[in-house]
Amino acid sequence: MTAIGAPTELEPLIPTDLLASVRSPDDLRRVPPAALPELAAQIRAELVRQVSTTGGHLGPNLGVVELTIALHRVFRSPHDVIVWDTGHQAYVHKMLTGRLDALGTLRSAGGLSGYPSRAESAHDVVENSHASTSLAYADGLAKAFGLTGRCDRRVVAVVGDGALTGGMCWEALNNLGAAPHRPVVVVLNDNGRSYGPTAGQVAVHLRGLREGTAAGNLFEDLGFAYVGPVEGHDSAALERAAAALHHPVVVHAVTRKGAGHPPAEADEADRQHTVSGTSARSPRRGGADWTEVFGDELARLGHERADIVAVTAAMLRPTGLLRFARHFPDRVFDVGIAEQHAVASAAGLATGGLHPVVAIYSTFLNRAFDQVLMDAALHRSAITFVLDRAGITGPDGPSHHGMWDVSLFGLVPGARVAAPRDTAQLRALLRACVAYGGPSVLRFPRGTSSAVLPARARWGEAEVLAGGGAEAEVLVVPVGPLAGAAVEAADRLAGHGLAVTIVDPRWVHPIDLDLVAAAARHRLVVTVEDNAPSGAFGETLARALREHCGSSTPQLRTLALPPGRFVAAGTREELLSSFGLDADGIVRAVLDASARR
Ligand SMILES: Cc1ncc(C[n+]2csc(CCOP(=O)(O)OP(=O)(O)O)c2C)c(N)n1
Ligand SMILES: CC(=O)[C@@H](O)[C@H](O)COP(=O)(O)O
Ligand SMILES: [Mg+2]
Repeated sequence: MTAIGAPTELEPLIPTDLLASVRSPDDLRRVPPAALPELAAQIRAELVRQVSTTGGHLGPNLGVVELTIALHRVFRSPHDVIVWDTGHQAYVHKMLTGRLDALGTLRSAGGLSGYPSRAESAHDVVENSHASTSLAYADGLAKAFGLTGRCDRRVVAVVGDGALTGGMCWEALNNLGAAPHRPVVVVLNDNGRSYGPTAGQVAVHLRGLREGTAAGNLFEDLGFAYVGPVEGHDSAALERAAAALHHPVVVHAVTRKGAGHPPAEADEADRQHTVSGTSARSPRRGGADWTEVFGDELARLGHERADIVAVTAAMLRPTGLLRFARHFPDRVFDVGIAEQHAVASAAGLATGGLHPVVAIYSTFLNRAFDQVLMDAALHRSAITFVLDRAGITGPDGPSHHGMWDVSLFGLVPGARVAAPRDTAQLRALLRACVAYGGPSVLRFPRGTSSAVLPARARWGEAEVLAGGGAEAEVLVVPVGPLAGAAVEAADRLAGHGLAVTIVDPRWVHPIDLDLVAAAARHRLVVTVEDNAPSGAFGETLARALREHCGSSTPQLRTLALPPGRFVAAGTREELLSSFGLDADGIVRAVLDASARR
């Protein structure tokens, strides 16, 4: 008679540190099936423990624990290739491929990336955190393996229901379904949510498939075998579903974002899509949150102008549109993760007589540049693009820094680009943008603003923040919120006997000719901007000074993000400082240039 609770000879002894013993997919495959639920529980506990400190995508990763276990038990990564769409849900993948001990360094400078990273592991393929690209990679990989005699290597793409609202997915499905001889496995991780509930008719179709009420099956119509809906938290069921199928297949896994962690499951807003860690590597300064102030001012504008509508690409709350949506539910459009559609449909809204405000993180608008150029600017559409997360964002790393928008929009004929230095300017410049009869851009960074920086004079559209007297030989021109560091630098340079004027251009494109004329009167001009240098403000001013002054241009230093490279993860503050885009860096640049006179 065995005591209640004691393990019987049939029940394997499950070590309390089972997770610690899984250092590779081979180790994982040695775990007895009966122990998998315990392993999943230990993974969840470690995710909550670590990510609550580091910050990151807790909800998405809690939702793919069993799915990731099943994939790494059925497929032989890295011989078989598993591509994670967006990659924000790859922490479990990292834990099971030898990086468990490094999880505490997640999203920090020199630590584990918050997305797959080829430098970290051969198991990682796509580092880009921009959604909806995984199926295209899978198509390319399958073609490459087919042409190079490596058809034994399976290709698996894990794509979320949100990412599936991105047009690139359907471009890829069009190609994958046409190649029955290339058996790509598409694992649809369907939790019904992007941040909030996934928008659009694709989500309705998926619900129909989940509930057995769909009139047809889009995937089968496109040439795929369809396996599902599969219980996405049942490892055994998932393993059976993903077993080798020699045909392109869509495995429809139904999961729950935040599964197993009550605070995440109860989070109606976004199931703890992203949690800020207690380590708070980015200390919140005083000042107001950029995104909140934008949302407040837009709601005010919405009351004043009935023609103003808002467009989001599946990020209503993160881009600050929630307040506007609550006041004007019929005037806000969530188009799904579909930035190109967002811009082209905004051009339609403008053509129809409305003024769309398209709120998109700077880095995500990159993919809609053609629509900005040819659908918005070519028609001089009055559209305002509000680019949150402009410049260095921080922990999300290379594919999230919004470090090219000034360069890109500087190419767009008729576009005006504004960079507010503080939240008072954010309100004023938003109003100026929506009053402009063409494409306008308002860019600001992630996080909180400094205190309001008052102006003491104006030079055209530009505002003088410090100095401004005829005695000043040095002019520093900071773009946007870098004005705070410039004002601090001016104070310190006075201690070196240097009279410095600080002027905020406010509009980055087109450049203000009054500012150019004023700059020409200085011995040394230093520009400071949170963007890549090519085609940005510094280069624009240099060209304007040459045209204005001929050969007698002032000495010019253009401080910007490093040219020709991506920027790794870190905190915004430490990264800006590392590139000399803080008060210390400005002081160094002015003193160095002055010493070289
Ligand atoms: C092009 C692009 N736009 C927006 C985002 C921001 N974003 C990150 S994850 C996410 C939601 C993804 O939803 P889904 O694919 O269903 O994955 P889940 O989080 O539900 O696992 C969004 C909109 C992005 N990464 N890429
Ligand atoms: C994965 C993704 O693209 C976003 O969730 C990203 O993490 C943005 O995070 P923040 O909103 O914290 O800048
Ligand atoms: Mg989802």
